[in-house]
Amino acid sequence: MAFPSLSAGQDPWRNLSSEELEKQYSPSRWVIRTKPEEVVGNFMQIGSQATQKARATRRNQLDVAYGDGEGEKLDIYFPDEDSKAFPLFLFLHGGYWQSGSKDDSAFMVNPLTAQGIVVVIVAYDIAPKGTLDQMVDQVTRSVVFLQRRYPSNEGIYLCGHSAGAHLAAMVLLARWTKHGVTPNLQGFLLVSGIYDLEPLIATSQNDPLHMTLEDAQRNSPQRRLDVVPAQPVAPACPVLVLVGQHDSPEFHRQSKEFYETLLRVGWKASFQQLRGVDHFDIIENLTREDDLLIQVGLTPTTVFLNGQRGSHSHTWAWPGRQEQRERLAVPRLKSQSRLHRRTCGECLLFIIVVAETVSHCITLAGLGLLKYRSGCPQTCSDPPASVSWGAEVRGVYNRIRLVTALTQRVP
Ligand SMILES: N[C@@H](CC(=O)c1ccccc1NC=O)C(=O)O
Repeated sequence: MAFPSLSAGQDPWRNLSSEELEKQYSPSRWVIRTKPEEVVGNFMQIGSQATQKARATRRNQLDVAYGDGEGEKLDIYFPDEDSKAFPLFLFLHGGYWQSGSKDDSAFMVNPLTAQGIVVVIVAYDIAPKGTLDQMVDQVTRSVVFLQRRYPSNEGIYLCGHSAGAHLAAMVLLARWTKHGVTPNLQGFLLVSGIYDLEPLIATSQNDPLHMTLEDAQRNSPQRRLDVVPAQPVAPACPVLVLVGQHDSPEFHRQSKEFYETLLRVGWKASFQQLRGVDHFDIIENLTREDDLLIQVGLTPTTVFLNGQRGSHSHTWAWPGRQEQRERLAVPRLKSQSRLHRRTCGECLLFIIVVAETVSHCITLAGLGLLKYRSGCPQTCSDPPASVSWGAEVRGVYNRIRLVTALTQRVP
């Protein structure tokens, strides 16, 4: 399975014809599993059904105002258990800053609330009502609002899709002192995003946005991070940059270059191209709650921390198909959580795993982030004195059926 090839050179998009540029920035035209003209409608329908289900089955607070503007509202969905300390997962929907709403974007609410995570779906004023600057300001204020509302949260994990990934990436540049509070940001999950807006100026996507060159540059995290590197909120706050195999080559290039820039300016970034998914089912799959991650035959698997094969690697055999979620959080994690509780008594183990579809016993399986709540005493002996660390889960699998993201808390 080949990924779209990336052109070399700086700003390769400048060499594209206007038709090709239009195509590169029309994600539905790269979908292979269904007709391009049906894909966006299906996506909205899946999102809307997931939202109806979430509202019917999960404790929630809808249309909570995070600002004075009419569009500055968010929906909060809670796990069953009542607690003041929980991780918060914020989702910023996509739609090229001109379509989509919180009312059809609660894809991941049921699976994540079932894991003890509070999920927040944020609305912002899409074009033509809102400008890019306003949208960036709104989503930044939504994070500030949530930090103030839930000061004892166990981490804010900001996830955005497509245009929403762009907005989430702009939050990396926020000057928190201006807002009087530094949110407890513990992770960014940027899915199929756009980080340099300049190529969009000449496409039809810009019709409702009326973005000028200055607007595009001011709102391009790719460019801004290079010029004024933001201070990472927490030195170890990880940023996952994900793109689907069937995203266009321009989307692949944008993700990869943004990931490289993040690393260059000091963020702890990871980059994954997810096999077998496109711009839309990369998010649609987040609705699945049973059979959450995988169905596997067997195999040896290795976890290695901080991307370093070797020093902290552990191997185990995958079990059969039963209890895959239980076992996914794997012997490795269980022994970590035991170890950790023994050493500090109050840590929270938090994992995000993204697995990839493979066939026939080959290849990379996924990537995980393991995080301990900040404030954890530095006494933990493994991983070495550190409050936060990342791990990659690699392996050889007979079969993995499902691509999704899982956020799991191990008590
Ligand atoms: N007209 C676009 C629609 C689109 O890009 C889109 C639709 C729903 C959610 C996210 C999208 N992309 C970026 O924000 C397309 O060609 O696919």
